[in-house]
Amino acid sequence: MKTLRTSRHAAAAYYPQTTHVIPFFNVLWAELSDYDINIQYARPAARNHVRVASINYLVDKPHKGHATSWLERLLDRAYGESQRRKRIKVLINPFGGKGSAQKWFLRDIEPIFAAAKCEIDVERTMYQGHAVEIAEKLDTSKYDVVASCSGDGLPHEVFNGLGKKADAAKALSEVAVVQLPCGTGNAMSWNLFGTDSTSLAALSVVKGIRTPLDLASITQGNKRTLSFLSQAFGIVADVDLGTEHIRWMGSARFTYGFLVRLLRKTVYPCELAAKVEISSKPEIREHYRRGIPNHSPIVTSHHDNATGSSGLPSLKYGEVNGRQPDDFTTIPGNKMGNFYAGNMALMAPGANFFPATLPSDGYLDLVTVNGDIGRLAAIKSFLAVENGNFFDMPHVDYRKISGYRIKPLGTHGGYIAIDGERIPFEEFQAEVHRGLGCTLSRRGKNYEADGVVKLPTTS
Ligand SMILES: Nc1ncnc2c1ncn2[C@@H]1O[C@H](COP(=O)(O)OP(=O)(O)OP(=O)(O)O)[C@@H](O)[C@H]1O
Repeated sequence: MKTLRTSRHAAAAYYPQTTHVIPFFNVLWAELSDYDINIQYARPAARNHVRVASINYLVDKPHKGHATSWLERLLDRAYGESQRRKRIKVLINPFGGKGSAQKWFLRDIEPIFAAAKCEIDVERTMYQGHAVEIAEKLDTSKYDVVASCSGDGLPHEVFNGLGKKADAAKALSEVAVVQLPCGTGNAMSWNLFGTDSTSLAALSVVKGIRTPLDLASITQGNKRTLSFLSQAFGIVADVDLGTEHIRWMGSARFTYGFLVRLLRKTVYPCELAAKVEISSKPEIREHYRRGIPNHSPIVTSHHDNATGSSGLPSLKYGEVNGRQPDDFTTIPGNKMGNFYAGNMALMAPGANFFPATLPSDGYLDLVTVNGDIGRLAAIKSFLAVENGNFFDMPHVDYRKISGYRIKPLGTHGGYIAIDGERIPFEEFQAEVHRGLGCTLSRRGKNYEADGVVKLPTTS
């Protein structure tokens, strides 16, 4: 049963509609006072928005014992394996969402957390990189979740701040990092909660299930950072970061940027080598099938990360400055058009570049497409991202990898994006740490995106 049906006996005369259907997922809290039961829930207020509502029922004294056990059962059904009364550190980027993040927090998010009896502690980020410092100093014993009212930039900083702690691996696995979508890029919320609605994301945090998340270490020069979402070089990074001058176009700048580059057959030469774990599309499909709910899980333990001196797991493939591991195989990069490594499926709404990703299978999904393919094939591949056929396009190479090294060649001043943020246009190396991080998701196992195998329906 997915819903709660209740009747207003006493008030029936005043309410023509006497039955309320409330999905268990929307029940935020329920309690008994001296004389009544009070149920707080998230009521749909528009197609993409919920608002806190409540309903009360009088309870006669002799029935209080029954009511108490009924309420406990209701909360069991409403929360399932999700933790109740989460302790949440909320970070607000005051510039997120063109300056609306604070307003959206007060209007859409805080009332839902309050109704669900979550403990919250709110802090505004004051400058770039502030979230790294906050997360580094966070007393992780006091919080279950760090939730950023922002785009994807703040969660990236939070993972990296936790990664700077002396006990980084422990902190990263204990504190769930989530996003309350208030930025321009809200990929994290789309993947984990299936929405960019602030109120629906808040409800998903309340009901979210702890989910181990792979993180990748990126070494460049002497720096090591963590990536939770993606690494891009080639057309995607170029369009994402290199079209700022035509921001006035709104989201059309991406379509325009892609088309111009595809028609010019732009190539982004590089040297590339990777530790390829699964290289054929049928095998990737089978791997995905085994990883989705109701099938035996691929991940049994998410802690195969022996920590090094920094508190983060030691790097089994070493750093970019060291020798390239012998088991890395060369992937031709002289005609690279798109190098895109992803840890989540959707990079934007409708942009399901990585339909075979799983949160903690220990692999990055690597997409490579040559830049010199015919214009028609290139445009078909581009359109296939939105219509869900991208994975099967013949020009799209798709691999599961556990590490890689890439060296951009040619033009200085090109673009490399890690989780959407620009890094220097220099060689770097990446290595996946299986389930090093933790987040919350609606299903506890896979992303809110169409996969390469149809999912069984979940209750
Ligand atoms: N008070 C602040 N002043 C300046 N920069 C900030 C402040 N708070 C956060 N930032 C920076 O803003 C950047 C963007 O963060 P955010 O997570 O909102 O991602 P975004 O999707 O790029 O959002 P948007 O484009 O809406 O700003 C991050 O680099 C972060 O360090």
